[in-house]
Amino acid sequence: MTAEIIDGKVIAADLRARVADEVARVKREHNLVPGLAVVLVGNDPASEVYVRSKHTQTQAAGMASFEHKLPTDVSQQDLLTLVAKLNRDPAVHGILVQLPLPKGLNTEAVINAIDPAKDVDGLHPNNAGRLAGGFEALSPCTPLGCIILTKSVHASLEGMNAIVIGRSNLVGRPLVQLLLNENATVTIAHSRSRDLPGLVRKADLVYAAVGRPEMVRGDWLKPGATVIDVGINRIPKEDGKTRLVGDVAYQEALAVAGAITPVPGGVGQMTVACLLVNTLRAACAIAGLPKPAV
Ligand SMILES: NC(=O)C1=CN([C@@H]2O[C@H](COP(=O)(O)OP(=O)(O)OC[C@H]3O[C@@H](n4cnc5c(N)ncnc54)[C@H](OP(=O)(O)O)[C@@H]3O)[C@@H](O)[C@H]2O)C=CC1
Ligand SMILES: Nc1nc(=O)c2c([nH]1)NC[C@@H]1CN(c3ccc(C(=O)N[C@@H](CCC(=O)O)C(=O)O)cc3)C=[N+]21
Ligand SMILES: [Mg+2]
Repeated sequence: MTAEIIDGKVIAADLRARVADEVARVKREHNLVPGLAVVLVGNDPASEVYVRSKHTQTQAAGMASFEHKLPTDVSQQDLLTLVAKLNRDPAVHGILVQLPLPKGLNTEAVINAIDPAKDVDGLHPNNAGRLAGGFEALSPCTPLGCIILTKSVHASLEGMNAIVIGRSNLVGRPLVQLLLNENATVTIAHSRSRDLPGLVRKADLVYAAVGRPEMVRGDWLKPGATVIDVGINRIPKEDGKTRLVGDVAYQEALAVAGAITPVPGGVGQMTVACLLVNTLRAACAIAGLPKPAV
């Protein structure tokens, strides 16, 4: 048996098309053009992959895209000043500061400085706390994308056993909250967990968000499990170039899983599409308009 491949490209393209329709509508009916500002400090390789697709796709959806590239040695004060300026800018409805920030910068202070209404990454404590409390919130894009991909396989996640490997503020923790909202039973694993293969074997839904290339092996999986691979790892090839692999040993998992996301072409695609969704939602909320249809 070979697993169904969950096509993030197709699912993300469908979502982006629905966002573009709504963007066209709010422009026509309310003269509102949602705008996204991305702040990239220094050059983190994972972040650069992200930035590439974001700019193009934001514009393709009819939104405004603003990019701010700052040098690695930018001061905390200059970064905070930029965030304050974006908070005040009426053309900007979403602010995303690429993480991780270079050493020496205080990530928590930068995130706290973002206007929660423009926090399309869902990282501000107002949004993270609201999500954890089960209230409506701007939620992180990658976890939102993981849920949509899972629901392309299972209409309902109610009562399913899910394992989330990784507990970062950006991926693992908010994903746990979204899965709870779907009435899944959730195990949270991390670097101190014991017998990870044994924990994974019990799961109907496996989310790998670790940052370790091909760590999750095929023989860890319960046959038929749905595997959502969040990892984006750049590893060297024989020819000196690099390629992207996930946190799951894809070829091994294909033979055991019921469904699996590829890397690239899986979760990463959805992250960008969900960022557009969050920017549209933030723009409508800031403008006092009803919630958009996506
Ligand atoms: N596809 C996409 O759109 C996105 C992909 N990513 C990718 O997802 C991956 C995770 O990202 P992120 O959450 O930001 O990473 P972090 O480094 O912030 O978190 C990694 C998590 O994995 C846990 N971990 C580390 N080693 C092990 C281990 N051996 N066994 C079990 N758990 C372990 C850590 O545990 P502990 O807490 O104990 O340290 C931590 O909770 C990366 O590859 C990143 O590039 C990230 C964002 C978006
Ligand atoms: N504040 C913040 N929020 C983030 O969401 C965030 C971040 N910082 N820092 C970096 C990570 C990484 N990340 C990715 C998103 C999309 C792709 C993506 O589009 N991947 C495509 C293309 C890969 C390719 O270039 O081949 C794919 O997987 O198919 C990758 C990586 C978001 N991150
Ligand atoms: Mg991907």
